[in-house]
Amino acid sequence: MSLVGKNITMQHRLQSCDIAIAPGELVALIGPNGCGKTSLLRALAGITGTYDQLEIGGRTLRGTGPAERARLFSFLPASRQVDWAIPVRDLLRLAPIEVRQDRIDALIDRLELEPYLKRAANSLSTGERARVLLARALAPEAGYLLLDEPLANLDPYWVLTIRDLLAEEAAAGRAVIVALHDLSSLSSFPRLVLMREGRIIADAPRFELEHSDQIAQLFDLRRDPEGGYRL
Ligand SMILES: Nc1ncnc2c1ncn2[C@@H]1O[C@H](COP(=O)(O)OP(=O)(O)OP(=O)(O)O)[C@@H](O)[C@H]1O
Repeated sequence: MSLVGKNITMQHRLQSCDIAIAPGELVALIGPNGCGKTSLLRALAGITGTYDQLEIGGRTLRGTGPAERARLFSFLPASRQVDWAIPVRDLLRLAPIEVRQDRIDALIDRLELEPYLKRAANSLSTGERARVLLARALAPEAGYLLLDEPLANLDPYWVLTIRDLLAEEAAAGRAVIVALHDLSSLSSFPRLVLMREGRIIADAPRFELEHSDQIAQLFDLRRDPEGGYRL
């Protein structure tokens, strides 16, 4: 069932955004700094704003409790900060609902986290912490994954690995929506949502947008004859 956000408005941040995301979709949210990507992800996760503007399968999310919310949504913040010296092993289990141990083990294996399990999360490098925090966000197997820049701070091996992992999460039936800056990763995302100044200005399959000038114009860039972008 689709997660539907209707007329999502947030003062000075979002203006009347309508969006529906179905299970199995892999969506990239793109746009210049400050255009509202984080605000939209947070609104869709019900973190800011109100559940009145969200529906799943036609049912309003008004009145949902913390456990139900945790089963529905997982939000990965763009910040990689961890403020306390919690061991990685404990951080991975930290969730408002019970998390299956085999799921955690599979993520530890896939994201090669074994060497860090006894380390304090705040002692890891930024990229190491990014992998741990992504594993933590995926562990509860929420239906809708709202991930703010999950490919930031990673070396090329991990960018490609996590692009594959997100595709697998979508193939498993989860809806994955990702705020993204690196246009070279767009090919992993069948659907693109373009934002400017708090509004959704395009929402279409990637193949429709990538051959137009819309993405270049969004960032005040020009398309390169070789397929990239330039100033
Ligand atoms: N707590 C807040 N109070 C007031 N304005 C805010 C607040 N948080 C964000 N904003 C503003 O809302 C707008 C959208 O911010 P948001 O973080 O959603 O953008 P973004 O597209 O995720 O940006 P970036 O690419 O830089 O991460 C920005 O102009 C920002 O300054």
